[in-house]
Amino acid sequence: MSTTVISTNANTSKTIRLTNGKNFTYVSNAASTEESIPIIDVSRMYSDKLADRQALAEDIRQAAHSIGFFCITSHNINMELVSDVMEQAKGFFALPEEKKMEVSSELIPDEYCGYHGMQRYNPNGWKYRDLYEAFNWNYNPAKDPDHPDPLTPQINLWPKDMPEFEEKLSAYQTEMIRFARRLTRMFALALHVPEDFYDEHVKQPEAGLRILHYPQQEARRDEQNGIGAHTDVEFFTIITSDAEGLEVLSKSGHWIKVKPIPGCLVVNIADCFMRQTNDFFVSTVHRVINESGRERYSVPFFWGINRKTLLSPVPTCVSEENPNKYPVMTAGEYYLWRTRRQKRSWLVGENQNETSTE
Ligand SMILES: O=C(O)CCC(=O)C(=O)O
Ligand SMILES: [Fe+2]
Repeated sequence: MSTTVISTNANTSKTIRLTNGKNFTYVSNAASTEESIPIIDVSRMYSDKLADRQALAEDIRQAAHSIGFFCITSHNINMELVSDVMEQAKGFFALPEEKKMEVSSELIPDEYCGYHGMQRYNPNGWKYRDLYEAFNWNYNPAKDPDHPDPLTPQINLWPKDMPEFEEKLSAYQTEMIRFARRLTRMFALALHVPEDFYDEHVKQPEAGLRILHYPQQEARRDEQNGIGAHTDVEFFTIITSDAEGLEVLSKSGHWIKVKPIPGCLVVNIADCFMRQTNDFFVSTVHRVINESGRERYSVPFFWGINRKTLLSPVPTCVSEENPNKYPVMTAGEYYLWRTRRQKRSWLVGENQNETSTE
């Protein structure tokens, strides 16, 4: 089975092995709104006063350390671009299956770009495979808003006969790259290193996006998920969605339902950032179960550092008493290891006995 279910017991507590090599346990498969994730007004990232930016960074530090998820308000991201992407997503997913398969992600095994078919993966070993379909697209160096590089070709699969698809999806990507560069500076301050600590490493970033379509699920939540519990790979993810369904695992092992707030985006820490901060930032396990009664669409943006950069620990996160827990490798080596592992091991019937990077 793809992800190893190590144990289950009558109280529905379950331990699952993730593709990052770690195990996690939840106490119950039910989710509630008793706990919530922090809401952070990020307008201070645009302040020209360092003290304002540092104050924001402290809020981010607290959220990234305690739960690894937070909602952002006053971000200044043009939400019309998101509406355009949602419209394109609905058009794309409504295409006949054979049209979507023309850009199947199977055509490029070592990248995530392209179409991932409905009920393809089963990361948690449930009875039914995950009830979503997705389309991913990668960073395009030529279209970088700050550091365009026309000589490095994009690795992407764009569908034919959708005249505005690439343009609308790329417009949102450009907006998010600008925003993520600024937010990365806040994360640097949050780690008590200079604000420009990551600047060089995000000139050619990892900045892929994905559109996802989740039908309303009929099966029970202990038989099927929209997208099974997992952690993200890169530095941080910024999610927009049009319906509830996202659930986040708290440190106490309970599932928290994230209530969508109009105009707000959800930010979560991913595994490379967890590794680089020596676990100070938490890469939180999350999943989607669409019990909203309607179709759900979402658009996560996955942000990470240059594939050539070494994932060596942030100096403020290691000491003699707290040595680095992870072998150092380049971000690209880590991305590749995870891409191969997930695309293969999340397919039903394949196992994931591979060399660990822990
Ligand atoms: O659809 C969502 O809200 C989240 C999707 C997600 O977690 C992912 O694609 O990694
Ligand atoms: Fe995710």
